[in-house]
Amino acid sequence: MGAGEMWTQLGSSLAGLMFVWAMFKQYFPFEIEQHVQKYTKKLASLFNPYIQITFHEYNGEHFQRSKAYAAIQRYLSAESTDRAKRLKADMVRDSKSLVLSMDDYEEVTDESFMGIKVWWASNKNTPKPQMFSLYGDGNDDKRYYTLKFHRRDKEVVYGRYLSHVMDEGKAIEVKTRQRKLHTNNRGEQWDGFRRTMWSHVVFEHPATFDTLAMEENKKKQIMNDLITFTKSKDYYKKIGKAWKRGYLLFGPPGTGKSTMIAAMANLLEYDVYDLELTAVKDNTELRKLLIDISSKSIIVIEDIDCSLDLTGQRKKKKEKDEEGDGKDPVSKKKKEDQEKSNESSKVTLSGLLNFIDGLWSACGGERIIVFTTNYVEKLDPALIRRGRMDKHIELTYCCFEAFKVLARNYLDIESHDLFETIKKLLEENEITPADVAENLMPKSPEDDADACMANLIDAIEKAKEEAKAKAEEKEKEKERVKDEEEKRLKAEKEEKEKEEKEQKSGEGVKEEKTKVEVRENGVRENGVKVTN
Ligand SMILES: Nc1ncnc2c1ncn2[C@@H]1O[C@H](COP(=O)(O)OP(=O)(O)OP(=O)(O)O)[C@@H](O)[C@H]1O
Ligand SMILES: [Mg+2]
Repeated sequence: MGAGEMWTQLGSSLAGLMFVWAMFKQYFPFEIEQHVQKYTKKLASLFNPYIQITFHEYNGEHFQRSKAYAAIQRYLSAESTDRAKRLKADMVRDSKSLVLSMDDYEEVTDESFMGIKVWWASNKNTPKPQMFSLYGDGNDDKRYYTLKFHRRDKEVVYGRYLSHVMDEGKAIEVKTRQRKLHTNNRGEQWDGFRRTMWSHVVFEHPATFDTLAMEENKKKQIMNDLITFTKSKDYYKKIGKAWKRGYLLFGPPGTGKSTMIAAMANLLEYDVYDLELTAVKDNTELRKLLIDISSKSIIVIEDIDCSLDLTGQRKKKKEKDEEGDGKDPVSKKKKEDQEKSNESSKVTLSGLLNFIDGLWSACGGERIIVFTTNYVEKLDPALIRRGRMDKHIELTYCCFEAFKVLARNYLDIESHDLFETIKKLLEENEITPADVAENLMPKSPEDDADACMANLIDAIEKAKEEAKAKAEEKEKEKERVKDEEEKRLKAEKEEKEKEEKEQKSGEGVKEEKTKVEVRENGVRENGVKVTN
């Protein structure tokens, strides 16, 4: 039989079958049709060596998109793009770029895992038109993926392949997601599905560990610490510890604490949750906020010493005003804002400790908590003990190595004649990386590297003079206080001596008087009455 003849025969057989099916549908009731379909499928599955799993996009739970579907979509977007011929591009929620995935009714084969072969297909059901759409995207197509594989591979598929797909999918999602900076100071928000205490913007801070000015060794150590943490899921499980790590960043203002947090977030590709403690009403609200934080995130509490009094009570306004001295205007403003909201906040130290390492802190996993402070010595040891704040990092005034990073970043220079002079000046003077950075930045198109370096030298010299004047002033003040103290002590001593003198002379008179009285009453001087 020729090919043409065969096709003709197949065509007519199919037409015949369709006709019989149409007659069947017309004359038999719906229930019987359902039964026939069910048993035909059962019969077919007896002889069919393949198993099929379906993953629906929406599984009915609050009309939320299925996480498994999303993970498969990402997995297939990476796996299928070089194999599938028809792709569709979508701007998926929270993703920073277009997501390419298989178009409807496309099928790809995946042979990448442990030598097994599986088939993925994307399908959709289009229900009858409705008045309004239940699924946010404006159409009611119910999409689903089907995974088909041979019976003999079912152990591998159920046991490992599916979790491999989920893990890979989630990892791709994390890599391509739009990272966010969350904050809690706007009260409760509605994010489309539910109420949340956090509001967010896209996190776009450009700082990286490359641009961070600090000693190379210290930088590497911190980066290693962070990366080791992200890879230690199983290790933390083994030792029975919640998968989280605390960092305490301390140092004078302008030494790069906030910049380092941004660099950490960019290195690990984590979201940032900037927790404004003073805007939290009480410990219960703090716990609610904690539960709402997703994994792969950095929780930041800036200026912890100003947010919470260490005895559990809020700081007195006066004390805080004193602390504000000498800080840059931005921090001062921040502090003023905090003070305003302080009155209504009742978060206590124990509430915060619970937040960091209480039972609730373990939910979510893979979190980093960062505290920053300018005054580490003021913090309660309970707050910063290892286990809560595991790694203490001191951000210092600008050293020569840090300066070289800034010179490379700001002026694109690796060396310069003035480097030696600057090295000496930095060793002798305390200047923050923020000040160095500001002076290295060209202020006009004519400012070249020479001009910026000269600017910096001027600034350090000026700072040196100022520091000298300040030190002298301080010394004078010290002398003055010392003088006053000495005077006070002297006056006190004199006063005391005078009192003692007066007391003594008073007692002498009294003694004489007593003697006289005793004689008059016939009593001996030792107080015993003389009997007749
Ligand atoms: N180590 C650093 N590396 C690179 N830039 C830095 C560094 N330190 C400070 N800067 C620059 O100075 C600016 C202020 O630094 P940053 O806000 O990180 O200081 P901070 O330590 O958080 O200060 P504060 O205690 O006042 O919050 C940054 O915008 C950055 O440009
Ligand atoms: Mg800061």
